[in-house]
Amino acid sequence: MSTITEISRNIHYVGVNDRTKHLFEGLWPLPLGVSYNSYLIVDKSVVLIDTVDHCYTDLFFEKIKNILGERPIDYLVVNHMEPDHSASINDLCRVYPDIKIIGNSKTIGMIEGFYGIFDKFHEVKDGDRLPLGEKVLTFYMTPMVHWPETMMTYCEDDKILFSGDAFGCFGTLDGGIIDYQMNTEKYWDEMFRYYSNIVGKYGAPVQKALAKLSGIDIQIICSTHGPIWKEEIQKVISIYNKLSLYEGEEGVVIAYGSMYGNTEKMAEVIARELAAQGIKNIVMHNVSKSDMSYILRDIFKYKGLIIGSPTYTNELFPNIESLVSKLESRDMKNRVFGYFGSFSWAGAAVKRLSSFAERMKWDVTENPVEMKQGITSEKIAQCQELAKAIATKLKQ
Ligand SMILES: Cc1cc2nc3c(=O)[nH]c(=O)nc-3n(C[C@H](O)[C@H](O)[C@H](O)COP(=O)(O)O)c2cc1C
Repeated sequence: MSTITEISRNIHYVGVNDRTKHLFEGLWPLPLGVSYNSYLIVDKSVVLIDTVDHCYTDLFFEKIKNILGERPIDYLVVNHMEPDHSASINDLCRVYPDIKIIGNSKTIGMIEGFYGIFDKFHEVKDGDRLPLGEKVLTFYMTPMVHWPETMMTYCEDDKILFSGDAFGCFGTLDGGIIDYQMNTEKYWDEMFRYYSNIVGKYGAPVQKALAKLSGIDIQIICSTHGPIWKEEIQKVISIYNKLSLYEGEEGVVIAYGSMYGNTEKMAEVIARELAAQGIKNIVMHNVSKSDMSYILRDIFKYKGLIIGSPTYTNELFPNIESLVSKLESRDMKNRVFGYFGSFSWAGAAVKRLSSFAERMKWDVTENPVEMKQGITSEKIAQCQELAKAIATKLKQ
């Protein structure tokens, strides 16, 4: 039996690394790749927790067989049905025809719909327990973190929470699997990005899940993406808590669109003045160059947000339009907000940003700047006033 994969007594890591895919969910860049984590518990009963992306099914089975040999798997726990974790279910049922699939009623409906499997189910409800021999699993329903069927599985004996996508991040596991085996530095920004891109809309369900888990003694978190958390558990839970409360650190994101540089000049003046006011974390994103994934990450990270847009066919600049719709769909909360824009003959961008600000119910500065054509000393002064107002609000 392999010990190199063992993360706790008789619990093995059987996940895989994806260094091939460019975009997660067809949308979010993967410069550091991503891991699909799966875990095998070998007790009197053998249990597999989640599967992996279909591109890696062969490698996945190889890893399982290295540990089990010809011994069959008795149960598959499906904590989350997103295909990067569930896509190997059909193959698993072919190789292990007597396997029972553990999920809640919503999971079961989805497995029927996605994979045409209509039997083999062992349905669980919140708090249900499954004895495996020595170890016992308990199932916690955590709906909408970030699909309706999402649940988590707790192994009391090892104090391990198998958390599904929660507490996950982008980035492959390059040698180390558990946090103390690696330098975790590269994963923190990827955790912000993962949360803001994928889970961001579901702050309230994440808070509910955190409250439900708060009474449980968790020593190890095994998520479906990224490192296994042991030493850094408190930091990881605190990041998820802050992000789901939409709490931002002191700092400002300036996200602007600019075709010919006029709106960008306004952004530069604002950034310079923010720095003069003592704001040290200033992140500027030209929305035509920065990928939306990183802009969202930084907006979730910092409390201050300033958006600038030229008027474009009587609308917002298209990439700014896309950004504001993503913020609305994530129901982004608690931001200190300022905005500015430009036009040449009939301005629309500032009006659109003004109604966006109203809809978001943020703390908005009352001095947006609207510029016709080129920058003037009057507009420079107004941009500086906007920056001062943001800095003042951030320091309150
Ligand atoms: C395709 C296109 C559409 C535009 N539509 C409008 C418009 O509807 N109303 C307007 O006043 N200006 C419009 N403009 C002018 C720009 O808003 C204006 O020149 C602005 O200063 C551009 O900012 P920039 O230099 O940061 O790109 C348009 C410009 C372009 C290139």
